[in-house]
Amino acid sequence: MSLVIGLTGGIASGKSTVSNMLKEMNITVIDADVEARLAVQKGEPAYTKIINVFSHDILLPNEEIDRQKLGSIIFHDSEKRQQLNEIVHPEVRKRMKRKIEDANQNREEIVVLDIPLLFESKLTYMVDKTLLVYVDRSIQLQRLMERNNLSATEAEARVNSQMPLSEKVGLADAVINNNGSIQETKEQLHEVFNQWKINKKNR
Ligand SMILES: CC(C)(COP(=O)(O)OP(=O)(O)OC[C@H]1O[C@@H](n2cnc3c(N)ncnc32)[C@H](O)[C@@H]1O)[C@@H](O)C(=O)NCCC(=O)NCCS
Ligand SMILES: Nc1ncnc2c1ncn2[C@@H]1O[C@H](COP(=O)(O)OP(=O)(O)OP(=O)(O)O)[C@@H](O)[C@H]1O
Repeated sequence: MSLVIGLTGGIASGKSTVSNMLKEMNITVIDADVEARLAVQKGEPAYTKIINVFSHDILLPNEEIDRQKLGSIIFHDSEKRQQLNEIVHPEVRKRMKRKIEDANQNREEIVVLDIPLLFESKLTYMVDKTLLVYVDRSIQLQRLMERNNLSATEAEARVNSQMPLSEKVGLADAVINNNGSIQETKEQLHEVFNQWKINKKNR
């Protein structure tokens, strides 16, 4: 069986940055955001359910979901967010489980699940170890505003829709502090792997 590592953090905390480092080590990374995007494409069961709840107003002219519009609704309304989560999350779990099975069949030693809402959605049962990418809230907001070209209000709404990273620190098996440089983050990742005695060939 593959060792399953749950990589988590918050929005713009640096999960993709760390997951790219893992991919460079030839480790398979299953990204919940990617699976969530696939699960809501036109023709998928979640697509119809989303329209039933949010109406045709959230569609683009090409009939795909307007993610910006849906985001502007759910990041400001916890009830609507809950409704969307109830539609999308079971599909994401199914898709990730299938991919873990593939990794097992391919006899991969390690597989990483990149799940932003690992703790919020109580998905730790799916993984053997949890690795948190932490940043201070002020840096998180700054990087989010820059990356997504968001106002402070929009960035805060997104950050506030998740469990504070300071709380997640107490729940994770290991923490990488991503306040510093990318190189410092890489060094911490290798340190965690040493602690966990992960030293796969080619690494
Ligand atoms: C609201 C949507 C349409 C916005 O799409 P958009 O392309 O702008 O953002 P993207 O999907 O890349 O998500 C960016 C980040 O937002 C955060 N986020 C997304 N959904 C949620 C949510 N329901 N609650 C809290 N944070 C969330 C995560 O940190 C994620 O990494 C989209 O995020 C979505 O469908 N969310 C519901 C599914 C979900 O929970 N996905 C997160 C992982 S399963
Ligand atoms: N150590 C760092 N120093 C400077 N910038 C960084 C650092 N780590 C990440 N960034 C930048 O911060 C932004 C967020 O990082 P990243 O995309 O890795 O976060 P994420 O957790 O995957 O976000 P999301 O889940 O929202 O997609 C990106 O623009 C990235 O280039």
